[in-house]
Amino acid sequence: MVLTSDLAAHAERLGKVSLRTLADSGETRSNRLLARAAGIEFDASKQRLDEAALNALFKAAREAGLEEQRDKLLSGGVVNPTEDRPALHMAYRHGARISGTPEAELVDRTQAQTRAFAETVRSGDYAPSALPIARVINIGIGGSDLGPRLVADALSDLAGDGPELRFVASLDPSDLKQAVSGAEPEAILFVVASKSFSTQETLMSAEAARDWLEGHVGPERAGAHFVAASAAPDKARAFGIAPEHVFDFPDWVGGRYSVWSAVGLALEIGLGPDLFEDFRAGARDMDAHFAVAPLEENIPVLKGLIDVWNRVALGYPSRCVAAYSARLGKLADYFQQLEMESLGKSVTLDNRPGPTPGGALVWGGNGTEIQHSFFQWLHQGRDVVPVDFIGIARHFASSDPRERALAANMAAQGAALLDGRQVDPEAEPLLAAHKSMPGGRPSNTLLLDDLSARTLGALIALHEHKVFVESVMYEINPFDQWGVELGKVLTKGILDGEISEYDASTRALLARTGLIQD
Ligand SMILES: O=P(O)(O)OC[C@H]1O[C@H](O)[C@H](O)[C@@H](O)[C@@H]1O
Repeated sequence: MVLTSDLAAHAERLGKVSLRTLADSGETRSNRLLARAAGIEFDASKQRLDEAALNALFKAAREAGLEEQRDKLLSGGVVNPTEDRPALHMAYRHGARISGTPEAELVDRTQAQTRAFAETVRSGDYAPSALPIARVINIGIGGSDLGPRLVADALSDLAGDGPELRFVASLDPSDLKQAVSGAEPEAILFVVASKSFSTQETLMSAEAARDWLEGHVGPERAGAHFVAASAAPDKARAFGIAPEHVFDFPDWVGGRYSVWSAVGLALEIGLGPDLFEDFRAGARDMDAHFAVAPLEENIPVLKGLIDVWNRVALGYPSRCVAAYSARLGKLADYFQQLEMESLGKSVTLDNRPGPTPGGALVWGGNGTEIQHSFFQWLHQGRDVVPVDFIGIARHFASSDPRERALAANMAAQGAALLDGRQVDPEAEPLLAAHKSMPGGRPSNTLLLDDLSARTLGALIALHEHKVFVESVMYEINPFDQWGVELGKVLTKGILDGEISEYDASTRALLARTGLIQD
């Protein structure tokens, strides 16, 4: 989609209208900008949009073939042409229309395997060094880390008894040291999660973990403390993991979409298979909505088109994710990878320079803490950054005053960004300019009925699908990530001492610091 003259004209027109005027402009607007599905209310009534601009957006979406592309995605078409494969992570929540296919059989088989293993570990029957497993440590990075970490943080409260979950992603040895600290080595299970099973960070940490464990339980026993989730089962077996403990998934599950697959094994053990299944069911609810709801009422479509509008028509380069729940501490990080790795591209599917700048920079944190750090910049800095407020509907009427205050803070921030404030210079001649706030800053409010496994699954699936919607509008492939490769190759070159082709600055740095003798 190029920025059509139609959309550009609407953006120019609406740029001159105050956001307050738009927000106050009646029910028709809120009806079109308020939608509900799968335990989530999506309220976009603080966006710089009106009926005519919305109509133009949906027209552009239809012209871009959004409905056909959505159906292609959900029916297993090759939507990732640069890697020649479909993107069928939805099969893991049975939301895709693929029942009876070989893909469905594979999913059923591997889900039965991970469930059985999780139950054995949780029952205490899996005890390779005579102690039941009390701590599960997921070793992985990127998509093999952020999903399990987000979900563990969000749902551990609901999990009841089960092994404690910890995570190792960093090459810094202190990460592994902290993850094992306080646990009996005999009671630790390491899940090595790596789609490729060739990621340097993950393999080096897994080797270090194995060395450490061998020192405690002996080389004969250490192996049974390791299991793997991978799309390269041969490599996991070659690493020394027993074949029955290598839980595989196909390469049509992208890394940043893999939490639903065997990559969620640590969660399935720690939270229990039933809670993990609820999480998948929430995503299934959202899949069903995305598949059939008319575009105008379809939350992932509406959300995706609003993000396109803000990025392309209004030219806002970033978006802030503000999650008003301590249990969603990793949400902004998770969305950052999902969106920026998917949409950070400038070449179209048919190899042309992209007509748009691609997806936005995504960043954020937890409310209310962020109100006391970077929100100053959002209120009075020059750049306009649309904010997604993500909160819990139950908090608004909670009997706990802290939850009500959390909700009130979120609502107040949205109102302050929208309306700003004009301080009368006559009343405060010296400070009026400093105390005034421009307002006019759009936001969305996404309310989960409550933070449950089901609504969390739906929230993540909503964002997966809205990323796909954006990719159709930007004409890019959201399922590859070639940009990540170069750094990996160059790191290997440095460690192998092959640096003659490097620039003088880098060579001098390496010589000065002693990594390489120039
Ligand atoms: O799961 P792995 O193969 O170890 O990959 C881990 C991560 O690293 C890669 O470089 C990609 O950028 C990510 O999408 C991926 O999730």
